[in-house]
Amino acid sequence: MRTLVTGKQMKAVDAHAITTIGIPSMVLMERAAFAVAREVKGILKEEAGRLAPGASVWSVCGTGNNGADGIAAARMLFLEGVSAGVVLIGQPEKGTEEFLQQLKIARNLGMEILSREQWEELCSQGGMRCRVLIDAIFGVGLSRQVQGAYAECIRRINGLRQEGAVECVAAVDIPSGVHSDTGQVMGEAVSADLTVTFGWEKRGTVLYPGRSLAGRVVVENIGFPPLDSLKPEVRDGEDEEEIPYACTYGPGDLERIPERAAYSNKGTFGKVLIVAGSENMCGAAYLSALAAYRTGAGLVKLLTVEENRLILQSRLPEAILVTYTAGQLMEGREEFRKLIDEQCRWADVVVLGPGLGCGAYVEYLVEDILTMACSPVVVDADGLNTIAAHPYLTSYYTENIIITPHLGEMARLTGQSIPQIRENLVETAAEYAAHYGLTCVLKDAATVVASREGGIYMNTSGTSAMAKAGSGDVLTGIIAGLLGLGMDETESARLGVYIHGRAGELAAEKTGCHGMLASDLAEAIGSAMDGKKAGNAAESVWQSRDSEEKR
Ligand SMILES: NC(=O)C1=CN([C@@H]2O[C@H](COP(=O)(O)OP(=O)(O)OC[C@H]3O[C@@H](n4cnc5c(N)ncnc54)[C@H](OP(=O)(O)O)[C@@H]3O)[C@@H](O)[C@H]2O)[C@@H](O)CC1
Ligand SMILES: Nc1ncnc2c1ncn2[C@@H]1O[C@H](COP(=O)(O)OP(=O)(O)O)[C@@H](O)[C@H]1O
Ligand SMILES: [K+]
Repeated sequence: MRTLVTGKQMKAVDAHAITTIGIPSMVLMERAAFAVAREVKGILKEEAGRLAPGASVWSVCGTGNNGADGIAAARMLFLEGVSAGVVLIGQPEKGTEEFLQQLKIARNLGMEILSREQWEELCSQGGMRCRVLIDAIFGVGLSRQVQGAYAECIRRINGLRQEGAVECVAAVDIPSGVHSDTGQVMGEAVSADLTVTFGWEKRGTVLYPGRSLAGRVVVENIGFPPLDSLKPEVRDGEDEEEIPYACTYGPGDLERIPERAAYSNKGTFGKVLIVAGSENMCGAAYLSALAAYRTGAGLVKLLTVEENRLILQSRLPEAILVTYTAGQLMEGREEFRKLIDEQCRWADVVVLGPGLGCGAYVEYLVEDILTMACSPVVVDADGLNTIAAHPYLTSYYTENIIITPHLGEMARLTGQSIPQIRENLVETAAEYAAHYGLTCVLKDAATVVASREGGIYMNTSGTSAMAKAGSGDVLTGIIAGLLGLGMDETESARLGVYIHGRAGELAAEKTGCHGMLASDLAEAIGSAMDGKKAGNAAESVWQSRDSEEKR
């Protein structure tokens, strides 16, 4: 498990380390700059292990402590014989104490220091070429939209990278212009190949679009005290509500999956009831059921419409089938309620919604399941659409409900627009979970899981190969499978999302990024749950971060 912080939390840790613990600010900064210089040197090194001749580095620096880091990193490279210079953006005389100190050192060493105007002139003459450009304009202190000269400078950096005049952009702490909490672009943002971040990963490089702009992320421990040594009021300010630290999982977290006991039978691993499918949609029911079995459930029963009987029986003979007709549900409601009650009593876990459609009878079905289920219920897709269309159904929410909306479904549930939700993924999920006291899995390219007690998980596994119909049905089945293995709602949701992404990565290795089907994803669940299987290249990056976390 790795911890993720907001900009404010990071600043609180900075302040605590400096003022309460007494670690000098310049000492922390020296370690931060050293890590940046080390990574840059790694890029500059020839295969033979020596620095490339004429290797040139420009560090583009703002006037805060991010800029100070940038100057210090350039100085370290300069002292190792690299042709490294500094570009200053903003008014140096207004810089922080540390910035002014770092600038003085660089000047005393005779380093080349350009103003923004001089740099612009160099660029317009085509004289601006370098192996590595260090982006140190803004870090976690970015406080507003980027405009004017700063925005121009960021556009210039991105232009140089695009045209190949700069081979690699290395961002200090976070790409300048990316919001450290939401990952949103604040007007303009640097597109980096590498980000060296300090202490803990920032939420903004896990959420999109910040995640795409950060490139490879290296987390460096520069000597901060552990987060749990901070009193809550130190973390977030005495007068404000405490924001929890978010977390993400890596391969080491697969150890959370319970062992499959030798002395067991199919009843030991959970009876999953999947209430899914309608006349023209049986695929969703199939994928959820297959995924639940592949995750380890002992018994999966499908409650679906009679029309799906034949196809589901032939596609997944391992599943038990109970069927109904729409007419039976509408006309013989009392009789039907008895059937539902019986099925709910049987189940250890219920899945409600995949492919249910929006027929008039679905409202009754959702109401009956929500009122009668006495075990955890995973509500997805048309289950959620029905709740959105009939808000009284939210009164049946209980603490063992997990909802798994994508942004469109969340928009219907909350009445907010999709762009609003996209910009505030964490807050939207957290507020809904806290308001209704349930677990909310808000699905996106970087899915957020908000627990009823306030915990936040942000997912870092997965691939765009999963952006295809049916992927969500597989996730529903995985979460249900984990619940069946006995994990609680929060853990099943978090680990389910992580395993789902990992299965996507493994399946895409075989099928290629475009060709993967949701059924390939479901077939890869077993391997994804095996910690010994390697993930894709992206995951190896996360693994290296994992070892940072275990320091
Ligand atoms: N010892 C330490 O503290 C350590 C700190 N560390 C490093 O410090 C970084 C945080 O430093 P920081 O707090 O000085 O903020 P930073 O990110 O440099 O930005 C602030 C500057 O930007 C300006 N500004 C903001 N938004 C703007 C906008 N839209 N448009 C224009 N200007 C804008 C703002 O101006 P102002 O708002 O004051 O007008 C101010 O000048 C952190 O990310 C890490 O790299 C590490 O070395 C570890 C030790
Ligand atoms: N670009 C992406 N990267 C990682 N995961 C993705 C991406 N696009 C979609 N996913 C995942 O795929 C699933 C899609 O779910 P959903 O939209 O409900 O699809 P469906 O309803 O067709 O099954 C979600 O779990 C989501 O997180
Ligand atoms: K930066």
